[in-house]
Amino acid sequence: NENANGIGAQTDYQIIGIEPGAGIMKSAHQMLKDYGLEKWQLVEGSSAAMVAVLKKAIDKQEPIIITGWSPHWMFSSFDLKYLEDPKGVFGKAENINSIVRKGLDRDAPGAYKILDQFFWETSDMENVMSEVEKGADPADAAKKWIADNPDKVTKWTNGAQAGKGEKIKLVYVAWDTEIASTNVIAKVLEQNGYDVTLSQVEVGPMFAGIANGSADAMVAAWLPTTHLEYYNRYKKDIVDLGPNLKGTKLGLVVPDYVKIHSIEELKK
Ligand SMILES: C[SH](C)CC(=O)O
Repeated sequence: NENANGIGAQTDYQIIGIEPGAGIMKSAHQMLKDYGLEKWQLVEGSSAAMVAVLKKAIDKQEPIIITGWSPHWMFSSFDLKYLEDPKGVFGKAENINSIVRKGLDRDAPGAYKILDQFFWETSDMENVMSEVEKGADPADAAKKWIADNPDKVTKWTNGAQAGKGEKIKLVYVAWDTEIASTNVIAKVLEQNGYDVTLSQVEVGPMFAGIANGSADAMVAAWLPTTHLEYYNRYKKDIVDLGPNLKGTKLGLVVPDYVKIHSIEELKK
């Protein structure tokens, strides 16, 4: 039976997602089950591909449903809204935590302290994300933000002994949020005497790399809900430094012109 509101036929019963390992995709698969959406299909792809498809749909004012999260520059570029999630499948407001390998405090105490003190607001992250969206190289956008926010950066480096060229390997997933945060903290570590490399990986290898010590740190753990499975798998082998950002949100997102308001309406 067709949706009374027609959204299923208008979107071929497809929800546009990102890479399969992402926590939001696990939550979205659970959402299809919990809301009884057998006719709907979750399309796997990548964060960049999802945004490209969103832009095309909006240009043509066509209905589209994506897996979305905040902070994200797309909310300032497009008129978007989250669908209500009365069953709470996507969890409540979350944090993004910084996680480091065991022994980093011994091997690079200054870097450990900077990573431990790293904390910023969603507006700071969105500032860097929108520079990158406008075409800035992420490392340049990071350098500009650091130069514009010396007071915030001083809070991170306060009391940290300078590095002596020790190598620090940061791992991250190519979500716009983590491209921004990882480039900012990399630049701050570099400016404080460390030789930093950034390695873009998928979610599983990001946690595994910290746990097996092949990577030193990441600032990309969405907790307590989205990355819980990965966190529980590796928690005895990693050091959780707590949030570097508070107040994230995840769920199904549609352009304002799509006249549905809740995930429950996908069933009707
Ligand atoms: C896509 S969110 C930034 C994180 C996740 O879903 O794993």
